[in-house]
Amino acid sequence: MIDGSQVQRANGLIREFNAAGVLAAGDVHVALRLGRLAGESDEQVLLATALVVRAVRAGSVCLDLRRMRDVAVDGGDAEPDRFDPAALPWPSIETVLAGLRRSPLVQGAAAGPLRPLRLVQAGGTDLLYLARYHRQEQTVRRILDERARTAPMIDVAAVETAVQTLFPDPPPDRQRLAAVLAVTRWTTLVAGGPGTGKTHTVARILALLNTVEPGLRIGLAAPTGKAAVRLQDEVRGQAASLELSQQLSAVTLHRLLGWHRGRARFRFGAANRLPYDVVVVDETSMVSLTLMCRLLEAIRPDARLVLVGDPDQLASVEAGAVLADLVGRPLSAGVVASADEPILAGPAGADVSSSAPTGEPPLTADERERLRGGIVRLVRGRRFGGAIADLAGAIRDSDADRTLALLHSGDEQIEFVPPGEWTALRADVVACAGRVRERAEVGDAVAALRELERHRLLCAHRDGPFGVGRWQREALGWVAQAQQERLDPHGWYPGQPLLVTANDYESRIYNGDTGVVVRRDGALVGAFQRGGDPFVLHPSQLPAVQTAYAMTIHRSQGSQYDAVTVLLPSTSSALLTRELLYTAVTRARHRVRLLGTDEVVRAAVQRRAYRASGLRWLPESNRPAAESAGS
Ligand SMILES: Nc1ncnc2c1ncn2[C@@H]1O[C@H](COP(=O)(O)OP(=O)(O)OP(=O)(O)O)[C@@H](O)[C@H]1O
Repeated sequence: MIDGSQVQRANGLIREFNAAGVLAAGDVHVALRLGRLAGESDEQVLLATALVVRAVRAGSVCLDLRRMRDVAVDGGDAEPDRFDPAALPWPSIETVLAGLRRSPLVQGAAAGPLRPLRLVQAGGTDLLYLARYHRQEQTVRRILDERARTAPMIDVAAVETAVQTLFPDPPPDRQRLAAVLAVTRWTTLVAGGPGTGKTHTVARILALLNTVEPGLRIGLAAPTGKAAVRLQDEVRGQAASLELSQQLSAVTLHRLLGWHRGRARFRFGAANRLPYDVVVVDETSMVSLTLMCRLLEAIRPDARLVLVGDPDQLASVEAGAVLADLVGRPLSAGVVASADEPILAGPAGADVSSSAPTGEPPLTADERERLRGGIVRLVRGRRFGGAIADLAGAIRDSDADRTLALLHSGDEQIEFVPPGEWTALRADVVACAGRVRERAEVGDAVAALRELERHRLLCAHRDGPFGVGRWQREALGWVAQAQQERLDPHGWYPGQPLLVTANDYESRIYNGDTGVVVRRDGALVGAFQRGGDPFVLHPSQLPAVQTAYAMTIHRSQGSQYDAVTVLLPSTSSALLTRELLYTAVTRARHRVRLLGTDEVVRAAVQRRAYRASGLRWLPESNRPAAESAGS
């Protein structure tokens, strides 16, 4: 978010871009400081330096110089149409490139070791990196390519037998392919939308490994505490039927890597590898480049890594969309021919090129190619069918006409109403809060939590007319009026929906957890979902929490609700993208309601959350002429 403040010391272009709100004060300060240290005063180079800092802040790993003008300035919908970036005096890319190629910031300064920028050609464009992110990207690429050059030794016959037992569906069953890859490769990527059976497959992958190589040490992790709890609950839920240990636990990636408050570095890394033989990471779409780099450095080369997630969802808050990049990148030339080819093909005579009777579509040539790289995408929805899955598919395929046709189809699972039409939303919020309250009053935490999942109000922004802040107040007012009581969002009352905003490892409460206040033995307690039994805490023990009748789509990632209402922002919102709409719609199990216009939906479906990175292109070593001077 632009902080709006202006830097007095800035001159020339950088000052103008700062005044227009494209550059935040922090972007300008970093660029000016680096320029001073390296002896660089070219205003176009300094502008590019500030823009790369800005790009990282906005989630990109680098600045795509050919798209540097594609800046969106977002006032959280509060100040749409604040300014037109096209009106700024943008320098030509050729001038910027020429300046960068001779700049001490890229070439290195004679005075010292400082070389904070890297300039790289990839994918037909020029990418400008802060050196740190370039290093991390190179590390991720190098380690993954090294891991793809060898494969675990396996007993093919034993794997084949175990696979048949655990995956009885006829080929082509992509869950089965995922499991075969996970056993026969050091690195496997299992992609798939919600309800395609990713977690189901993870549990079976662990069972398969347990059968063919008993005694492997398993590490389960996810980027957030909430996602880790969910992974653990779901794996444990299947443990008994799969003869897996009930003791398997999942932790956050930070915990897995040995993060400690006050310590700058993780305990585990290249010099002190993780003790696990298998590491499974769920919700990998939320993993940033920096964290992926640390994870790969910490994993032993002879340990299996299974990365699971939905590459079409919103990416991590920090820089990088690593999962989407890895799923989409061309295969490295060095991929080993693995012993899994016959098992991947299925039983002798199996036909993987036509649909299975289960409805599983045939494997495409591209999918077969990706399997060689250890990548599989689960495509068959196992949870919700029908209109919501179709809608999610249309959004994912960027098909605005089909998306709008589905929204206007009158299907009972989908409601599409104008922005100001919130009568039905109000009725849902009030009804849901009433049922939660009823259960909370009698101390039934399980039922109160279940009722809380019946409906969720989601917003793109935190602030502004379509933001969580406003709609939280609005919903609280509706509920208070319906319950004929003054509800204090800063106190405690039965039925109060809670959202945790910080991790508290001691209390086992994590950022993003949702819970509810219930009455127990005359006192009020906060209840949070943990497997079958809710986890109950006295309010005074709760870390940072908010009353949450509404939440951002970002925060809802990794959760699903029976019904979801999504308040779409205006077309001028920088957050309005295909990934945002897809993530919002796929939070719904049975019913989704969108408040917005055709124009807004069309804009969302056609706009990608662009995250510049070099990871999705061929390695630079394969493109000898590609790298520009100084990189
Ligand atoms: N092969 C299968 N046979 C029977 N049931 C399955 C199979 N695969 C998945 N399921 C069921 O489908 C539902 C969705 O599966 P699962 O939770 O594993 O999906 P997911 O991709 O992890 O979803 P999410 O992304 O929402 O976590 C679960 O109830 C699961 O038990």
